[in-house]
Amino acid sequence: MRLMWEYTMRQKKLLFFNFICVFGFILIELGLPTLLAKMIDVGVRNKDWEYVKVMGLWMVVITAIGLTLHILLTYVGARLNTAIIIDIRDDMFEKMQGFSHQEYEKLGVSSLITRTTNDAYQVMMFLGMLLKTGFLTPMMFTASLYLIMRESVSLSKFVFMAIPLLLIGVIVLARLSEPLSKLQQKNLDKLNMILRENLSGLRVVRAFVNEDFQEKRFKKVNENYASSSTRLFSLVAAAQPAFYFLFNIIMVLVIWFGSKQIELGTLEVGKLLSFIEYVFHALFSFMLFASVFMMYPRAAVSAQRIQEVLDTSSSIVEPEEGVIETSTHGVLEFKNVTFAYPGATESPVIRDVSFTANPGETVAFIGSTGSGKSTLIQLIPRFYDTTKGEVLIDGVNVKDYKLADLRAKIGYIPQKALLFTGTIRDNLRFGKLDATEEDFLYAAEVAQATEFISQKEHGFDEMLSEGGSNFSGGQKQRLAIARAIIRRPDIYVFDDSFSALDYKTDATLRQRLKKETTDATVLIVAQRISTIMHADKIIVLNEGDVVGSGTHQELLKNCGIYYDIAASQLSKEELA
Ligand SMILES: Nc1ncnc2c1ncn2[C@@H]1O[C@H](COP(=O)(O)OP(=O)(O)OP(=O)(O)O)[C@@H](O)[C@H]1O
Repeated sequence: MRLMWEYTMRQKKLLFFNFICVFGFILIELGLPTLLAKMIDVGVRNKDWEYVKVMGLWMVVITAIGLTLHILLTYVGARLNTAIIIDIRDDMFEKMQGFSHQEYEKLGVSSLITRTTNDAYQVMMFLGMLLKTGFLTPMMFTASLYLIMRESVSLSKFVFMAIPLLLIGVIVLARLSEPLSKLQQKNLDKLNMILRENLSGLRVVRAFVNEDFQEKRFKKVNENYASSSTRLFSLVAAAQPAFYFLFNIIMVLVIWFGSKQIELGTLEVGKLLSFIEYVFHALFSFMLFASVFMMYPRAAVSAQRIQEVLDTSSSIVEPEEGVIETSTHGVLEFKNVTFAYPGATESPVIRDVSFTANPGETVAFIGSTGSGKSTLIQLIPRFYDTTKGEVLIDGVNVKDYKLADLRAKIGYIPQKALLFTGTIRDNLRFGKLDATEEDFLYAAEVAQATEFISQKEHGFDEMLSEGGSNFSGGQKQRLAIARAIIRRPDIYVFDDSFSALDYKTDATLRQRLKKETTDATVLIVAQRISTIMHADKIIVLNEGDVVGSGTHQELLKNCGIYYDIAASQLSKEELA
């Protein structure tokens, strides 16, 4: 409720207009039966046709004003709804941008998508309904009850008898629908997760002929979603006939006893007609309010899920004032660093790692898969914080920099070359927003991407489809490298970024990079010995421990694990 209140209150101006329209609409809706009663009881009864005509004209004018106000109410309501959902989604997006990997893993990417799209939509639908009818119905209900009493106290007892029954019904429905709403949103999360996995992994699904399996998986979750939705809607649907039944009983009683009173001369026909009209307004406004009330549990579940995102703080906390000036540029030091993934019960993924990398040096990391190489380098741009020990850049703990300043020092090339929908130029601009044409050409040349870019029909303006799926793995890797080069960082971090390149391109690229990075610190994670054998220092990792450190030649002599890796890739002559 806090979330809905907060976001609605941001739109005070529109709320005010909404209230004015509602108020005017009620005055008119409830004014009409009074005019009708007068028309019949004064005009028709006394055969004063001039009076009937005047009343009729007033009714037409008032109906036209009512219609205009209703249209305005719908318009203002739509403006309010859109303003609220835009604010919610913008705030969620901004919040999520600041999350560390830990929060993404905790909340789940698919769930975050559902929360931003469907949950925000549910809240919008509820607020839309509430703002349209939330003011209108209680006011209409109270005013109608007053008018009912005014017209006939004896007939009004039937309406008052029905109200407790209606109240109990609404409360029971709301109670029953809450757990079903929670279940429905959870099932939607699962549905989105499978859909997302299936679409992004379509090639794997097809290559392993797993379409049937995936279809069954999707069908099962889809059926669960359908079943929770059906139960929820059946509940709401069952309420409607029950309401109409009660409504009809009240009407029958009112007409029955009202006719008797007319016969006895204690009630006039016009008064009975306006009484019926007021009962209709009272009960329908109650019913409308009840339907908003019944939508509430579902919207509350969605609001809770949104609030959870907005209340989640990033585990990576920035200092108020970050360090800006440093005397060196690119000196990296790991001091007894130990790291365990947050929430993981297993032992640390890397243990007590210490090393230094200086500008102009290339430091490489090698080790079997899962030995902790990618984890280790992810601590440099602070994707995660160390569990123990410190990571220092230019003598300053990475925690003491503003994240933007820290990351501006680093050119990170991830294991999976992640590119975005847009042109090649747009993707390279991710590295440097104000990159010039010269920068594009230079970065492409260093990354050995000039040739394939020039072969594309539109050159740098060639469009990449989602995830860069219209480019080869090697081309994507080179664009990811160019994106880092264009930024000219102090520290380059290559996380197995040469794996999709052929040996020749790999060698040429590294040679060219060497010239480019004479003043920078270069860290390379690789599986191929040929990629790292010329590094100034090679660090060998095994199950999170550093088991060797030195040059290629030194390690061949001193480190059994390194020798085994090298022996599995190099010829006897190369090993000698
Ligand atoms: N987000 C995560 N949460 C929990 N554990 C993780 C996470 N990411 C990786 N791990 C675990 O950490 C260990 C090290 O993984 P890491 O990716 O650093 O290895 P790696 O040496 O880079 O492997 P590869 O060469 O296969 O890329 C593995 O046991 C892995 O299961």
